[in-house]
Amino acid sequence: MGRLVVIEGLDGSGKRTLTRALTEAFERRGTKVAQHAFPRYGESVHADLVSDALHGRLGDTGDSVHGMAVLFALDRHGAKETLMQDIQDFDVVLVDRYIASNAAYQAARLHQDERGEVVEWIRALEVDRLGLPVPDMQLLLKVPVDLAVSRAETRDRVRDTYEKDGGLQARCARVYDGLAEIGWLAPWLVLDGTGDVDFTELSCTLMADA
Ligand SMILES: Nc1ncnc2c1ncn2[C@@H]1O[C@H](COP(=O)(O)OP(=O)(O)OP(=O)(O)O)[C@@H](O)[C@H]1O
Ligand SMILES: Cc1cn([C@H]2C[C@H](O)[C@@H](COP(=O)(O)O)O2)c(=O)[nH]c1=O
Repeated sequence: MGRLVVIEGLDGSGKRTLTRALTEAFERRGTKVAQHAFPRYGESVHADLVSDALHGRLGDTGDSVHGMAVLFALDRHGAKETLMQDIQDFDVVLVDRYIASNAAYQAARLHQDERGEVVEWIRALEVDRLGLPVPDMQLLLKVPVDLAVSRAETRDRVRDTYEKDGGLQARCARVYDGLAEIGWLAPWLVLDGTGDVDFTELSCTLMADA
């Protein structure tokens, strides 16, 4: 049985970069890794609807916090069987954004914190109702909001409504800190994303009690 390891953080915090580097570190030590990333743009109709909503192309859908949460959750639900199979077949399943992204962003949109109503509502929806697997570990890639925003700006892609909203990103950072502090859903490991992460050491830590 493999470990489900989730990478969380703000837009532009460096999750994709970390996922790649960590995969290489695992593979160097002979650990079999499967990678996933949510939303699954171009692969799932729910993710493509998310993209439309985040770029103002779906009427007032983007205004609905709970409606958006359901679209994100249904995208994950569409990947459930593959995720479960990969957990059987690989040593580690690395996921760039998972259920905690939904909790952090929707709580931030509603100005709630890590103990807010929507956080529990998302857990009940995704875990209890949709039956998504619970992570073994959640990594929070922590960087100052300004740095994440400036990294997101350097990329060659149009920023969505969440990425353009600095206030939302700042609130989201606080919710992430709170989720990590209370160990929401699964244990969390907070990584300093401003400096050099020692990927070899991290890959060992994540497999320590396997
Ligand atoms: N440790 C780092 N030092 C300097 N630049 C970095 C670092 N990590 C990532 N970057 C750069 O910051 C930008 C955003 O990184 P990346 O795409 O990995 O972020 P992300 O968290 O996956 O973003 P999003 O969630 O918005 O897709 C990229 O241009 C990347 O090259
Ligand atoms: C998976 C997921 C994501 N979000 C938020 C986080 C981002 O601001 C956007 C889109 O994600 P991307 O990594 O920038 O492509 O959506 C969310 O609110 N809920 C989720 O489940």
